[in-house]
Amino acid sequence: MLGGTFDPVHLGHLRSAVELREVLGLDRVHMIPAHVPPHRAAPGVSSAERLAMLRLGIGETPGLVADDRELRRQGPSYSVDTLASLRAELGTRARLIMAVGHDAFLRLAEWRDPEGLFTQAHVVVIERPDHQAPLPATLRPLLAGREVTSVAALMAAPRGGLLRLALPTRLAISATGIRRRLAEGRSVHYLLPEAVRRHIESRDLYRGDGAAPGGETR
Ligand SMILES: Nc1ncnc2c1ncn2[C@@H]1O[C@H](COP(=O)(O)OP(=O)(O)OP(=O)(O)O)[C@@H](O)[C@H]1O
Ligand SMILES: O=C(O)c1ccc[n+]([C@@H]2O[C@H](COP(=O)([O-])O)[C@@H](O)[C@H]2O)c1
Repeated sequence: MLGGTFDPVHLGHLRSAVELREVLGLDRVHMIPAHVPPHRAAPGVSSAERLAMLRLGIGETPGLVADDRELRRQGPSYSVDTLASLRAELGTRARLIMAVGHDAFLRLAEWRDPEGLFTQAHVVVIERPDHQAPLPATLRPLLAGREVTSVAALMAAPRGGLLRLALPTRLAISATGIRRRLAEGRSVHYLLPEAVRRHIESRDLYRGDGAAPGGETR
C-alpha cells in the first residue's frame, strides 16, 4: 500500500511505486488516495478528481493499482483501517507492506493507533532527497525491536517490521511544488505524467484563483 493525498499524483510517487515493487518483489502496489486526509487541511481538489488523476497517471503500468477503497469510507481516512481491510482480503499469512515517504514517517507516532499499523503490516520508509530531517525522539519507542536492515529480513515475516529504504531513483518532486508552479503559471512538464498534466490543464485545476472546478466537497 502506498497511500497519499495525491494532490496531484506525480513521478516521485509513481517511480517509487514501480521501484518498491521491483526491490521488494511485490505482486502489486495499491496506490490509495486519502478521501479525508487525517492530518492535513482538506485538499482544494476533490477525492474523485484526485483518483481520476491517479488512474490516468498509472495507465497500464504493470503491478500498480489505483485503489479507491478510502473513497468508499466516511470520516478521516485512517491508514490502520485501510490496512485492516487489505489484511482481511489477503489473509493472515501474506506479506503486507505500508510504504511512506520520510516526511510522512516523521509524524507516524501521531497517527491513529501506530502500534496497530505494525499488527497489520510492515512499514517501509522511502528516503526523499527533499526531506531529510532527523527522526524525532517520539518515534524511538515505535521503532524499538522492529527495525531491520535488509529486504530479506523484512520479507521473512508477514508483518511487524520496519525498513528504511533508499530506492535507486530518488526524485525531489513534491505535489506542493507542482501546485505552486501551476498557481504561478509556470511549467510542470516532466514532473508528472503527461496525461495528468493535460487533465489539470483541461480542467483548469490549481490555478490559484480559488475557482478550480475540481475543488470543493469530498
Ligand atoms: N518524491 C517522492 N519520493 C518518494 N516518496 C514520495 C515523494 N513524494 C511523495 N512521497 C510519499 O508519497 C506519499 C504520498 O505523498 P503526498 O500525496 O502527500 O505527496 P507530496 O508530494 O508529499 O504532497 P504535498 O507536497 O502536498 O505534501 C507520502 O508517503 C510521501 O512521503
Ligand atoms: O492513519 C493516520 O492517522 C494517518 C495520519 C496521517 C497520514 N496518514 C496517511 O499517510 C499517507 C500519506 O499522507 P500525506 O498526508 O503525506 O499524503 C496517506 O495515505 C494518509 O492517509 C494516515
